[in-house]
Amino acid sequence: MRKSKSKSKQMRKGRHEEEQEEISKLNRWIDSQKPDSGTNPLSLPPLPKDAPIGILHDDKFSRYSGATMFKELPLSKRTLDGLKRANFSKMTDIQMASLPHSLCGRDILGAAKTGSGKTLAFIIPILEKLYKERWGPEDGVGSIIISPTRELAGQLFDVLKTVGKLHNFSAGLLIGGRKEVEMEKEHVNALNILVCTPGRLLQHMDETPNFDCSQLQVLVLDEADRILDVGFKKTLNAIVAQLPKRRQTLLFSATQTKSIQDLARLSLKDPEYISVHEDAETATPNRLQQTAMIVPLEQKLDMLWSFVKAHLNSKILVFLSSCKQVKFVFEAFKKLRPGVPLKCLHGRMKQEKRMGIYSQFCESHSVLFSTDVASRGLDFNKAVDWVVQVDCPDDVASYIHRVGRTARYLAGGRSVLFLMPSEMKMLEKLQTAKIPVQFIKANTKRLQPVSGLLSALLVKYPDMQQLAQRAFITYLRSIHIQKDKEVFDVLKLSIEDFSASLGLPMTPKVRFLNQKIKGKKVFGKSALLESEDSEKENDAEIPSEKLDIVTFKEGSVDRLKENLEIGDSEEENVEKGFLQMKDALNGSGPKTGEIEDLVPATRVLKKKKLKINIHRPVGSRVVFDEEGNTLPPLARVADRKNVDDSSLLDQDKREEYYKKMREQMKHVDKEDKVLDRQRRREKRIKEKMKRKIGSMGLEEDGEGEDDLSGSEGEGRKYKRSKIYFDSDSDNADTTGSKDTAGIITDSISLAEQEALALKLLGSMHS
Ligand SMILES: Nc1ncnc2c1ncn2[C@@H]1O[C@H](COP(=O)(O)OP(=O)(O)OP(=O)(O)O)[C@@H](O)[C@H]1O
Repeated sequence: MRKSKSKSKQMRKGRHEEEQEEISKLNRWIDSQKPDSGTNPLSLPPLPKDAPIGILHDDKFSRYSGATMFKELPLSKRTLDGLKRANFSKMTDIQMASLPHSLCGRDILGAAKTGSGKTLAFIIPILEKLYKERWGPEDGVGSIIISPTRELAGQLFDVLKTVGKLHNFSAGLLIGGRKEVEMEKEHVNALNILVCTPGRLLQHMDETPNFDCSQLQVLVLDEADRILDVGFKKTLNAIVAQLPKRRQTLLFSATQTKSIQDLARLSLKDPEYISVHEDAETATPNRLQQTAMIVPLEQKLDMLWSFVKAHLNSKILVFLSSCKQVKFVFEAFKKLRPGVPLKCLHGRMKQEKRMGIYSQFCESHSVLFSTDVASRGLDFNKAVDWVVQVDCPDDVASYIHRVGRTARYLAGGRSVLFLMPSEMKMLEKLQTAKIPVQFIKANTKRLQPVSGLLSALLVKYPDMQQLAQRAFITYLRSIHIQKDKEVFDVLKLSIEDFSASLGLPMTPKVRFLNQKIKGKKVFGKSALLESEDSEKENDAEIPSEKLDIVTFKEGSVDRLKENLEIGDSEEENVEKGFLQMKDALNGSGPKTGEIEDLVPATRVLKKKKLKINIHRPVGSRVVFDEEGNTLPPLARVADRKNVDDSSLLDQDKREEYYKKMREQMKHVDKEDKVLDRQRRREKRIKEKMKRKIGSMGLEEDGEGEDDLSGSEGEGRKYKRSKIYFDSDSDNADTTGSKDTAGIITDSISLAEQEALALKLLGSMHS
């Protein structure tokens, strides 16, 4: 027993010495062959094919700048074996260009096309740095990787686990909200590498006792431009303020920030600017075939439906502008059964479901409807065949990231962008940004219209009406708040047709547009309904999350903790920041000076929900069901026993039916108005009456309680009158004598009041 103990102690000692020797060799290799600062390793000739690698002679080492294979780099055996196991042997351009610099500890500002392997370009330097520093559990947080979205953080964590499998570090995926964060707090101090979203990281910095990043060695911002932009500004500033200045910082993105201010915020030290595709002919992957076509707003769903039907064997990622759009299109298409599995992904889904959808979409061929939550960084395992942008991206960068979900690494891919006639300026912008988009004419002959089917669906499934209405409103809002007015102009949209294309029988009223177009008849004849969607995209429920912590042990991955439920709603808050920012820039929201305050940061600000009954069009009666819920007009119709659904599928009958319904609504509306007018008139009369009574010195009950205590106002001729009722008989005691409480009352009788009122009424009408 004692023998085996001392044997294993000896083995450990031997291993320790071997590692120490390896580290010393790596350090000497790195130092002796350091590329000059500002040089581009890609411009150097590759090493000759069978040239010796590593130590040559007399402590001379092989050149690693200009290396094309991972094994030619000064990397530890553990990292090299991890790469080999994952089948990574040849480097991509961004890896060749950045690793020689990052391995010698320099700060990096790296840009390369989507799908070009930026992840390994920052994971490898982290592993190497901590290994060479002999980082252990007691050393705490050595590296932090920040990602803008949870899915991307999860993906980066997976790559870290794979490549770092043979190292001894512990790592944690920290994403999500407050739920069960306590469990996370118990483990977070023992982690060496954190992969996190900004909000969650800051939450730990604020709340976790003894959370310490003072020894941080490497900070990585993936999708750096996104993390540095206004949506994360406060959060990131608060994070950076708690990090040591002496550290290595690596920033990567396909659309890199060039803002000096941004870089100053991160206190980069003489960073290496590595933009491997800057001189490339195109800003997007070469194997990506990109097309754009004109699709009027009201034809978008017809076109999307036709597209899906024509590509039933493809894996398709569809981008829409809001969660509501995604929900509606997904639900509607699902009910119409196109013949291919459909999925949806957006920031308001529960995190577990989100992760599930993400993994399912990795595995199978299907159509995924998504917001921009899936636009950055995600590398779906089985390649995406098509990226379809139904709604125009916010800007060129957003376009690049969206289409970048296909044609990754060596794979090919295709994309199509639907542009409305008013958005043609976007095409120009893309072309100026070296994005080779081919403009094609839509083949309308093969268009399969779905709006008729959608109308029928809305009748058959009452819940769909709300979805459609919300999709309608949020889409218009998304256009309204866009910053780039050259591309996005809500006033150019024919919203009545849009509404009809969603299957809505009437065009909902949009208050923010109403204000905008005062006096300008842009939307045709329809009186718009008062149903502005109060439930914004970002009012997310707090989704639950999983905490993944992993310890890298020699030859094994030991999960410390799995499936702990925690939660966050960070992306929604970031989106919220963007929305508010856009509002501010448009002058429709807070002013520039207030922008700072709008940016969500440490705290998740719960948005106040407006209580607007979106089911209730103006002039219609609100009808309640048995549980007290209001029923939208179509739901009431659908509930009626005598409505034959099948008859509604017939186009003519349906139209006739809608016509009848509209007339009915108009009629009810008229009645409502008459009633309302009557009520107002009565109110006016009553008020006049009160005034007359007042001017005669008689006051109504309930006013000026103090008068009874004797504090009479100056010039007041009469004491306040009060009418007392006998609780038994309900008769007014109008005797003017002492009541039971001994108060003298100067009262007039009801009969007198009525007579007076009649007199006044008579005088008003004469
Ligand atoms: N050296 C390599 N050899 C083979 N495959 C690689 C190599 N490096 C990366 N890959 C693969 O290329 C794909 C894209 O890599 P990665 O996700 O790192 O791209 P990215 O540049 O970060 O993209 P994005 O800008 O969209 O975030 C991944 O599937 C990854 O496994």
